[in-house]
Amino acid sequence: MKTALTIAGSDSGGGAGIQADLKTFAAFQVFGLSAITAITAQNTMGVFAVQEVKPEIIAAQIDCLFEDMDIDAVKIGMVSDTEIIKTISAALKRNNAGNVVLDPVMISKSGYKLLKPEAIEELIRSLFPLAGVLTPNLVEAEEITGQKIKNPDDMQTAAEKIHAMGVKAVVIKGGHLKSSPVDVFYDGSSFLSLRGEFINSKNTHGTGCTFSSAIAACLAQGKSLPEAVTEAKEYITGAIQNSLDIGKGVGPTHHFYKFY
Ligand SMILES: Nc1ncnc2c1ncn2[C@@H]1O[C@H](COP(=O)(O)OP(=O)(O)OP(=O)(O)O)[C@@H](O)[C@H]1O
Ligand SMILES: Cc1ncc(COP(=O)(O)O)c(N)n1
Repeated sequence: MKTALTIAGSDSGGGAGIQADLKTFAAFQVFGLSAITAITAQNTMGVFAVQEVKPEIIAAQIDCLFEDMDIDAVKIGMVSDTEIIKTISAALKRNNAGNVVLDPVMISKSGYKLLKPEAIEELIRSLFPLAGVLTPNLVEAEEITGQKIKNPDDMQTAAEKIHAMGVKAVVIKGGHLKSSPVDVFYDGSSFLSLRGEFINSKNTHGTGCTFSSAIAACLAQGKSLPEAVTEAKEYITGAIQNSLDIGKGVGPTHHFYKFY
């Protein structure tokens, strides 16, 4: 069985973070591994407290997994601060990690800062060069490029800018677009538009985490990057279409809609 590692924060509410990532890996029948960067006290209404994990414990989680197993893909989510970013970068380099999907998580849907703003520069410096693909949403892509993004044309310009910053490929997610949610993929040579119908659901907690983990699962299975992003888009669309009315706020997507 293929394996995928998620390096991310824990969401006690189970809709985003490590929990969403592991459920997604399982849905793709990929064996999931985890290195927890932070523990959040979180539910469908918001994030109430965060405890970052000590950098040496994060490094120990990553190192012991690579020592023991072949890891076919890595997904990175919430990384909190500069020290944690440096730790992850060094650990991935010394373990020669491949198929790295970097989701530059900055702010939760409920508005909580999951990355310290001063850490964005370090994220670009130490993790962008390791990423096989970066998956920012519109707000994150605006933050990274310093440009406003309002439509698919702006997304293409931003994708070129981000590619020039040293990532091999990028998918800018259009879930926050006013029109239908098209995602724009660019690998330095060609663009791919991942089109989707707008699904009118309030339960979209963890859509970004789920999408990036689905890409990692597909890469672990040996699919090409264009195949992986296309399949991940189909999967997240189904997961939102079948999303779950759990909790009083923004509920989770249904990771196992193909099974039950
Ligand atoms: N209402 C929706 N209808 C259809 N597709 C959607 C909808 N919302 C998000 N998506 C899709 O879900 C994926 C994740 O995009 P989104 O822009 O929501 O990421 P995100 O903001 O990082 O998510 P989050 O931070 O909530 O985890 C993309 O493929 C996007 O097009
Ligand atoms: C641990 C963790 N990682 C990522 C997110 C982003 O997900 P969302 O934007 O849906 O709140 C989150 N809320 N918590």
